[in-house]
Amino acid sequence: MQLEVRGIDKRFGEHQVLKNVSFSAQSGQALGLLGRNGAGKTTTIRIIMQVFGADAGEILVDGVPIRQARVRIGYLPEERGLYPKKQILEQMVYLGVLRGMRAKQARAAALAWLKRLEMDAFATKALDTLSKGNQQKVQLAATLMHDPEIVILDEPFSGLDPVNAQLLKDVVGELLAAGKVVLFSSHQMSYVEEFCENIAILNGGHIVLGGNLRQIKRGYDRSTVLIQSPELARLEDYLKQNAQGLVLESRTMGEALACRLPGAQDKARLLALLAQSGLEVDGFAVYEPTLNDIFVQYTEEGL
Ligand SMILES: Nc1ncnc2c1ncn2[C@@H]1O[C@H](COP(=O)(O)OP(=O)(O)OP(=O)(O)O)[C@@H](O)[C@H]1O
Repeated sequence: MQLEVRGIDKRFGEHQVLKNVSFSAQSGQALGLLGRNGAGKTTTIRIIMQVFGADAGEILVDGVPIRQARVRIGYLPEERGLYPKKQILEQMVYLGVLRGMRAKQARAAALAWLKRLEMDAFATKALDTLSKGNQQKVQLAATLMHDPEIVILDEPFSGLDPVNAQLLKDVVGELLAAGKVVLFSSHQMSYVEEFCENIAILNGGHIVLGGNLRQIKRGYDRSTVLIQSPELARLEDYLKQNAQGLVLESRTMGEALACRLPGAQDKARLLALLAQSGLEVDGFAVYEPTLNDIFVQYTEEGL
């Protein structure tokens, strides 16, 4: 399945929030929708969810307008939607029925998801008696109980401790393995980096960068290498003595020395020099920008 956002414009009064926004997400691959506060991520998601329409453009599922595609969508909104005072299982069954499930089927699915998220012991409690992270897991169970083909998660990790964050990562992995389209909006770049194959960065109403994250990273200059060594000071000295013209600049980065070379093809020469040096080397890799570096580069101006 392919979800395609094509040429979307959206204006609120005088404010043009989205301008010709296009990207697409595929089954089995997570897409990270990124942008600074106010960039238009939620607006884009609301248009996909048909909360309101776009001024121009269309949302297609396998080439068919989403309204006609009759596709199941699960949306975990940033401002969570369940009733705080109501019993968890009861309202999940109600939600399932609203989405077209039979009550019995909705009950079974709700219980199965609560169990998968280690929340079954809380099924008969009111939502607001739970901790923030546990409420979050219930919201996720409610998002997934009708087996949506498209899953949209807005800041799903907020409030989760590391153990629950891992549980959510495992669940997202299972959704992707089952061929779901997963759209993920977050400011936590490390999570996006971990499981989004594709990204779309919104800035100033436009998609300023989109595509496969690996390919985007490979498109960056590859002439800086990171050398890991337990004897960084000696390594630095050695390179100063022996690598003039080869290492143009060096600086320590944590446990490694980052060395800028004249070109990507000069890596083999540096490796040969290291082999001769007798120094202990634990790792040698091309330095790649983090998603955080890329995000800052593409969004620091123009909001
Ligand atoms: N219903 C509305 N009426 C008027 N303006 C709106 C409305 N909804 C959103 N906006 C404006 O559209 C812009 C984009 O908002 P949106 O909520 O889509 O951003 P976002 O990228 O999700 O931000 P955040 O990361 O802070 O959640 C903002 O300037 C916001 O004020």
